Amino acid sequence: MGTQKKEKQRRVRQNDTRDGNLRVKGENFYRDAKKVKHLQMYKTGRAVRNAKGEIIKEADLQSTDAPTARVDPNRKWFGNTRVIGQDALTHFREAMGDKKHNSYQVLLRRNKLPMSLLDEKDQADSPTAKILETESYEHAFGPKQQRKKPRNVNASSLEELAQITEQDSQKYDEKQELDSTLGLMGGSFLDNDDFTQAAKEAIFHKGQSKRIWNELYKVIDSSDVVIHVLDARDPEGTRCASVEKYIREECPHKHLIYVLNKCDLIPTWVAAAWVKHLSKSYPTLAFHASITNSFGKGSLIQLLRQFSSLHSDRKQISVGFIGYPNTGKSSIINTLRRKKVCTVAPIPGETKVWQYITLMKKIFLIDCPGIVPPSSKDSESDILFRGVVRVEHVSNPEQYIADMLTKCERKHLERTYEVKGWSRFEEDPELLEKASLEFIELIARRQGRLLKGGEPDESGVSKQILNDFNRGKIPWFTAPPKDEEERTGEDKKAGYKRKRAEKAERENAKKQKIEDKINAEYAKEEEEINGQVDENEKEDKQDEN
Ligand SMILES: Nc1nc2c(ncn2[C@@H]2O[C@H](COP(=O)(O)OP(=O)(O)OP(=O)(O)O)[C@@H](O)[C@H]2O)c(=O)[nH]1
Repeated sequence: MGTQKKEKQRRVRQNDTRDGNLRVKGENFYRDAKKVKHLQMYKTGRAVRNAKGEIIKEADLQSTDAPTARVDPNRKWFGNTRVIGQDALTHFREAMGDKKHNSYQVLLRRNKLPMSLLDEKDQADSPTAKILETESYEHAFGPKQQRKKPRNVNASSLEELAQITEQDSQKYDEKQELDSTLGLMGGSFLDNDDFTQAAKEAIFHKGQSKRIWNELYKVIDSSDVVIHVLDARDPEGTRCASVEKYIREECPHKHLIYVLNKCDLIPTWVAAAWVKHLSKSYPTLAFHASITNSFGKGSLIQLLRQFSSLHSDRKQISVGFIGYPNTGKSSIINTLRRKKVCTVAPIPGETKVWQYITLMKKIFLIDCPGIVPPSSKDSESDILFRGVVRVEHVSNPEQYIADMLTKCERKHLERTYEVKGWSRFEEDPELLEKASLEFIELIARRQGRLLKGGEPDESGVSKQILNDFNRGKIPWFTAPPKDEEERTGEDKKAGYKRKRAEKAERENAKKQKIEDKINAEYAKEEEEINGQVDENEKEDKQDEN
């Protein structure tokens, strides 16, 4: 083999004039270091065997001694994922927990906050977590286990099981109601729940059709602020609890507020008590819709402006108006726009499809058809008196007059229709039926609405009475909850008492002043008289001397 010198000579001899490192024969002549290392690897990778082929020394990778290895955790592994430390998480939960459920506070940029961390699922809720409370470990998992699927156990006693079953069925009913409200069940809940429901006339299902609910979804989906319009005369009756629940659970980032419309039809203290009561759930405004003589318009516009400035990153915000038919949604929009932009009528179902109206450059309003959440608890007369049904389509309207008589006060009916003398059912409830017929007849005779043969037009008059009731001609309202009423009543009473006391005090002070004046005059006169008497006595003595 040649040496370095020989290699040089060979190059000269063969006219190989290339530059660069010369390959030196020997270890590195044919293989470079990398190649050699690679080849060495194959040698070490094999087990050493004896003549019989048994392994005497295992290969590196065949070793059964597990190497101790620990991987140091590093946040960078998570790449773009945002991570939060335990302390920061606790702080976040404490700071946000209360605010999240407060409808008077607004969380901005919710999509930038890890909101899902707030709703930590309670592990204790799962039946598996409680298994060892109800059964001993030995019986649940040990050799004496008797149950095939112990994780399904949820109750320790029969009573508890019965209670849980009841709760489950209640939850199921609620879900069914919500599903049917949302149109998911195609109204099957209504059909199979209660036979009275099934017996209800078709017109009493107004506002419950799938088409109307689809319109509602469109409005809710497109709105940033949802205004739930309530009739001030019956706010609880015209509240759609299932829709509120849907908004709270499915789209908590939307702002929900109540507007108590038609406040002109109820006394101020009732409106104040209702506003106080409803404000506990959501911000509430009292309103009277009228283009020329409205109430609450300024506050509502102010509130919408505030919502719009909260979402200053958006080009515009949309405000959806939802609620029972005939509560005045379209009227409120007309009031805000100060002109007739939506059709308004004293009949329910006037608004058929949703429509967009521009209030100002940054605020759009959306009118929605009236909706009625289906409920098995509402009777036909409940639905009728909420103004949901067109009275002209009701058959035998006289059957509802008795209910109306119990709702309204006698003096109001007497004043409205200028009639008197129907039976006093207040003292004997059995007279109610008779009283309602007498009431209809009295009005029919007074207004001359008689049929052939002088018979009163009962059906026509009853429809007119029901229409008058729904349009607010007959004074009526549902009383606010007892505590509010009492407190407002108490406030009022305390106010009256204080005023009376102040007045009495003022009068007493006045009297005292007069008395003091009189007493002072008396004292002066007495002094004068006494002075004169003394002088007379002196003169008499002088005369005697
Ligand atoms: N007294 C009084 N009547 C009102 C008020 N607001 C609305 N109304 C009347 O209520 C009736 C119904 O008003 P609409 O605005 O058509 O009601 P709506 O909620 O849009 O009704 P739908 O189209 O069925 O959804 C109309 O006759 C209005 O004049 C109010 O504040 N006071």
